[in-house]
Amino acid sequence: MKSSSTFISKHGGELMISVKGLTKTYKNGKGIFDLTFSVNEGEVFGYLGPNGSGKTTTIRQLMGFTNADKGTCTINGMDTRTQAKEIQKSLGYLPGEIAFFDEMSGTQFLQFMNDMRGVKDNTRKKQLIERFDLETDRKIRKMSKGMKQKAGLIAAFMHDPCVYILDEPTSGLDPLMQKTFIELILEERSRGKTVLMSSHSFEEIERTSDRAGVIREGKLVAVEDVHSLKASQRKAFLVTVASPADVDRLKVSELEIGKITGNQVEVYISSEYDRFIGVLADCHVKGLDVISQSLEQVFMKYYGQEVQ
Ligand SMILES: Nc1ncnc2c1ncn2[C@@H]1O[C@H](COP(=O)(O)OP(=O)(O)OP(=O)(O)O)[C@@H](O)[C@H]1O
Repeated sequence: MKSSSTFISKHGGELMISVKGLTKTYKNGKGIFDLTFSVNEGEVFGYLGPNGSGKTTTIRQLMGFTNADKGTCTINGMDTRTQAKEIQKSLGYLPGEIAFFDEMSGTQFLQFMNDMRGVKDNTRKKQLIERFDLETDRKIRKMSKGMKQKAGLIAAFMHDPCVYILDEPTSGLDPLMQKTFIELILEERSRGKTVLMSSHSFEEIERTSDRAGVIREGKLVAVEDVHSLKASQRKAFLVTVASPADVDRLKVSELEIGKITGNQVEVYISSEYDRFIGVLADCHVKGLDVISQSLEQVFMKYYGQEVQ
């Protein structure tokens, strides 16, 4: 079995993935523009962005599938375009859309992948099949989206690579399997593996990643430490009060007030919890709910820009 030890960093545990000035423009003018970021060895890097922002395009460049107009990508110091074969030996890749070998069963597909990679030891494959509870007898064609995703994840992880590039890994997985995936990433992180994964889920990135890059309309708008990103997140509350007088108390409280519908008031809090609780104590509060915010909403506040 080819283990991660065959792929020792040439950078003394530093830079594992490097993207410099990467530009790929499609004929329609969409694409990715002048992207520069890097992922250190042993780091989990979350790649976030709304639909169509350029995440898959970046990942496809990292996999060496197409030529860039400008810029370079390297993994462990090797050029992803010219040395793709060498890189792929120690890379676990999960594509965004899994289109594979419909007529094969799960067992045949996974064996085929191991054979292609020259992996003889099936121990890790078996462990992953059990962990992700995959019905391997079923033909790929007859698998649900979630089952195909699990097969794709097992294929990406089973040769114990030292770098993972995962395009929306939890897409289609049920909550239990999402949890299994997150646990696996945390284990791999503790084993010093490097991960770049794209996601729409702030929570998933928050739980797994050290840093996150945010892409919008093909441009990298930030690369942040995940904990700072989290700290910048406002909490939205829906307060239901007893009377219009209570609504007025909230309105004059100097708290950030959103939509008001009858006796229901949206309040946005960054750090002013004491003031919020003080104002609530003066009101007759009939309900208090946290309004969950989408990733896009978090971005909107964080960057002070409208997300389209
Ligand atoms: N082959 C292509 N030809 C033309 N335009 C393309 C092509 N592939 C992607 N695009 C466009 O480039 C932009 C970036 O697409 P990409 O698939 O990289 O986004 P994404 O961030 O992965 O989106 P999602 O979250 O929806 O998967 C989009 O506007 C998309 O429509």
